Amino acid sequence: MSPDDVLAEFRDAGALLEGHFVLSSGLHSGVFLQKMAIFSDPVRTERLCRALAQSIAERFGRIDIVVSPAIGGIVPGYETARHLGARAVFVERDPGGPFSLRRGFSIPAGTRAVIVEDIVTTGLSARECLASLRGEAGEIVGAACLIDRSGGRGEIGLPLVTLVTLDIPAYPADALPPELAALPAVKPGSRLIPTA
Ligand SMILES: O=P(O)(O)OC[C@H]1O[C@H](OP(=O)(O)OP(=O)(O)O)[C@H](O)[C@@H]1O
Ligand SMILES: O=C(O)c1cc(=O)[nH]c(=O)[nH]1
Ligand SMILES: [Mg+2]
Repeated sequence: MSPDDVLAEFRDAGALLEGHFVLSSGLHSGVFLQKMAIFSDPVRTERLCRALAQSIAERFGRIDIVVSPAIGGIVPGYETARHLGARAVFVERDPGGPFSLRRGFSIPAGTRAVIVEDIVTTGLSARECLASLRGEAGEIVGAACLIDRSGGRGEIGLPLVTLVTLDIPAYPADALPPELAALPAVKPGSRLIPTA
């Protein structure tokens, strides 16, 4: 699947939104990739995650477990795991707190795991996911996402494979361009961001 094919899936699903968005990192952007417009369509999700699984297998070899940060990572993590012949687990937060593996999930000794994210903007959520797995005995060999919107600058602490790299501007709250500041801001994701 080419980068253009991937972007066409997002465009055709109505997942490319314009407005004023507060992102998980606290940065603001005029563009939001509404991944749930993809994940609510099993056929589109299957196409994208099949391609992601292929890239993961080519780059990292055998994968036993896919681990994803909730909520956005759960559906693509499961579908990508299905194509890899792997198990799918996820980390989740107490409201406002750090990620942790619960529900009896683990990364046992001798297993090879990959983190699967939906979108990478700064890499913060994938880094937090990795940090939450520090006590697990298995090996976290890499990370993957459908779209890396960081221009390749997202830092995860693992090699990252992606179907598409975009460089979409994002701004600190005190450095908004006037056309963005003029629009009301919405915060679509599940991370609680404290407001001043
Ligand atoms: O690379 P980052 O700067 O961390 O941004 C990307 C993250 O933001 C979104 O999650 P969000 O915390 O908004 O919640 P969600 O998964 O529930 O959508 C998305 O699912 C990624 O996890
Ligand atoms: O950085 C984010 O929070 C983010 C960006 C984006 O385009 N889509 C998304 O779901 N989250
Ligand atoms: Mg997320």
